[in-house]
Amino acid sequence: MTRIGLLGITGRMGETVVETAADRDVEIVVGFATSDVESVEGVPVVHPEDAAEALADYDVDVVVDFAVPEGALVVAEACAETGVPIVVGSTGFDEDGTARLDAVSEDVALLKATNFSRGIQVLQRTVREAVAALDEYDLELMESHHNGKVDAPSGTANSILETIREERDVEPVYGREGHAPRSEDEIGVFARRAGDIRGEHELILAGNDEVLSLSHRAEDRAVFAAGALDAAVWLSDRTPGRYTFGEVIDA
Ligand SMILES: NC(=O)C1=CN([C@@H]2O[C@H](COP(=O)(O)OP(=O)(O)OC[C@H]3O[C@@H](n4cnc5c(N)ncnc54)[C@H](OP(=O)(O)O)[C@@H]3O)[C@@H](O)[C@H]2O)C=CC1
Ligand SMILES: O=C(O)C1=N[C@H](C(=O)O)C[C@H](O)C1
Repeated sequence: MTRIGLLGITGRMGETVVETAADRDVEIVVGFATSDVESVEGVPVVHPEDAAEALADYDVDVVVDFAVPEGALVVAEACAETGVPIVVGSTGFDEDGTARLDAVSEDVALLKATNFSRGIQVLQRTVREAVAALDEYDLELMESHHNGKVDAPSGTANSILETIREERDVEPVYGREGHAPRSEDEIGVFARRAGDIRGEHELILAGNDEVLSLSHRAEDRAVFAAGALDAAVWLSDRTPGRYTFGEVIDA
């Protein structure tokens, strides 16, 4: 039974991780959040600033994070201090945050993924192949999420963009507007926020009188929770370093 500390336990993903954990060989032994809540579904909740002490007190094997970069960094640094691996699911890290996560991974195993669905991993591989093969086609990237999402574009859209830019020298144009012709080397990137859309991503490649559309739609947050818990179990006995969700799937 893997003992898990859950950062963001009071949030949308936190709630789903607690539900998903109930059917698995894992136990959520402590949660972290800043709001004044004593427990969630019987799991004690601790402020992130007290994480180092709580990780030891509750004998945590691995932390799972779905929160905000600021909180993830505080808890990741507590993990580094106490030798506890961490799965990072929060999105929206800036350069400084990314460097701080790199530093954490010198002390403990760290696995960060912007999307814990298996389908997105396959989409990423397909995107790489399509962009390389159709090297003169126009590219446009779209994502849609629920109205509570605070970062845009989504972490997944940024990861897809990174994959594309490893294959082709394109310049992102975010939420295009105004009066100017499209340049050959631009990629439009669009974010929509509405209702409770769980997460949709689409890349179109257009040219030569055809349009190839590569898309993914998450239908339930449980897909992300299940992937993150699989990653947590896999990571719990790894040595310090940076790991990817692709390694979990391929294992
Ligand atoms: N990688 C993936 O597969 C996925 C990633 N995500 C990402 O997970 C994150 C959370 O998403 P979601 O659950 O919808 O968001 P919510 O807004 O519903 O939840 C955010 C959580 O973070 C906590 N939080 C807020 N501020 C802080 C802080 N300063 N320190 C510690 N905790 C804090 C909140 O609790 P409180 O206010 O009590 O502190 C709450 O528990 C987002 O970055 C999202 O993009 C989401 C789905 C899948
Ligand atoms: O906030 C969300 O909900 C999601 N966030 C992740 C992202 O930013 O890509 C993953 C998923 O799309 C859901």
